[in-house]
Amino acid sequence: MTSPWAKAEILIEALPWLQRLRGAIVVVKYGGNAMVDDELKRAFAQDVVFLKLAGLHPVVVHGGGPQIAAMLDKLGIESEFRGGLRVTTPEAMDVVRMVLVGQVQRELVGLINEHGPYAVGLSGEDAHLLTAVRRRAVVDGEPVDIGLVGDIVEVNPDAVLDIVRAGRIPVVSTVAPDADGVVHNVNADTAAGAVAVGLRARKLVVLTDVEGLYADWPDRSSLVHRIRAAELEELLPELDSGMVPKMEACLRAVRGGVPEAHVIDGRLAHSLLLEVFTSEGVGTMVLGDEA
Ligand SMILES: Nc1ncnc2c1ncn2[C@@H]1O[C@H](COP(=O)(O)OP(=O)(O)O)[C@@H](O)[C@H]1O
Ligand SMILES: CC(=O)N[C@@H](CCC(=O)OP(=O)(O)O)C(=O)O
Repeated sequence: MTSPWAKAEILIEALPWLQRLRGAIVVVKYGGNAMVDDELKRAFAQDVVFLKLAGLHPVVVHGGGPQIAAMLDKLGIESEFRGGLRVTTPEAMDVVRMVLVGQVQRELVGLINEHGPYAVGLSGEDAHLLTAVRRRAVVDGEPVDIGLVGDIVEVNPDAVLDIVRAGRIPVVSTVAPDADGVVHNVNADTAAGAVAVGLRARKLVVLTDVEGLYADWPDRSSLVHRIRAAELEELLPELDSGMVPKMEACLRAVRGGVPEAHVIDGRLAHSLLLEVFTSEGVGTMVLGDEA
């Protein structure tokens, strides 16, 4: 058993990080594949509340790919991925919105609020938070129409900042209207990168179901601990689809002024706390070129 003195050492290790990150906005992307079981989801909610009470300002951007797939399957609606993005018909879009905003977001809000009146859910549709533009997937070098899939062209951070200033924790679902008000399905990594830039976040932390970025996937000895934007840009064309939106989001964040972006293993309880409050860090850290 850990002695009380060893516990004190663990707390003291957090001291410089508490000092440095006090008041900082940290955008945390919680991927659907990291929401494996109730215990992990509870640990995630505890971590987010811990960050808030430690004086940081966490902003959660959530995914829900597997949850959307399960609902589409239940309803007998076919869905396929092209270039890492879900082909989204108007019928599928209704399901994406229902699952992300009405199911996954509500569950996360509920879990966080078990600790107090902290979480407030919102989607890209609320108070002009996100504006999307229709995007195409690139398959074998050719642009392909994949329906109502968007990329973020504008972030209006006011609503999120109002919630943060009120001492609460925004939980953002990544559906977003275009300039004509047509709602689009936005990959949650892509949205998290854009939100981190729009909020001038101090950090973007992406929780997923692997330890981090592997330079030579799936060789487990090739885990990348630290990488600069320029090196990542070179590696990007060689990556497999799951990692592509994540690493593009990290790149967008650091190139957009976010000092650091991390990809960490959301299957390990409290990996978020370890990333933020320990000196070793966990997973992969992406830094800007001049850092
Ligand atoms: N180079 C790589 N390093 C790590 N994971 C990779 C790599 N290339 C592809 N992957 C895959 O990407 C997956 C994570 O992406 P994804 O399944 O979309 O997760 P999430 O739901 O968290 O967004 C990993 O489980 C892994 O199978
Ligand atoms: C366009 C597109 O692919 N959108 C994603 C949105 C959810 C998401 O990104 O969830 P994860 O983070 O769990 O993968 C989808 O429909 O699955």
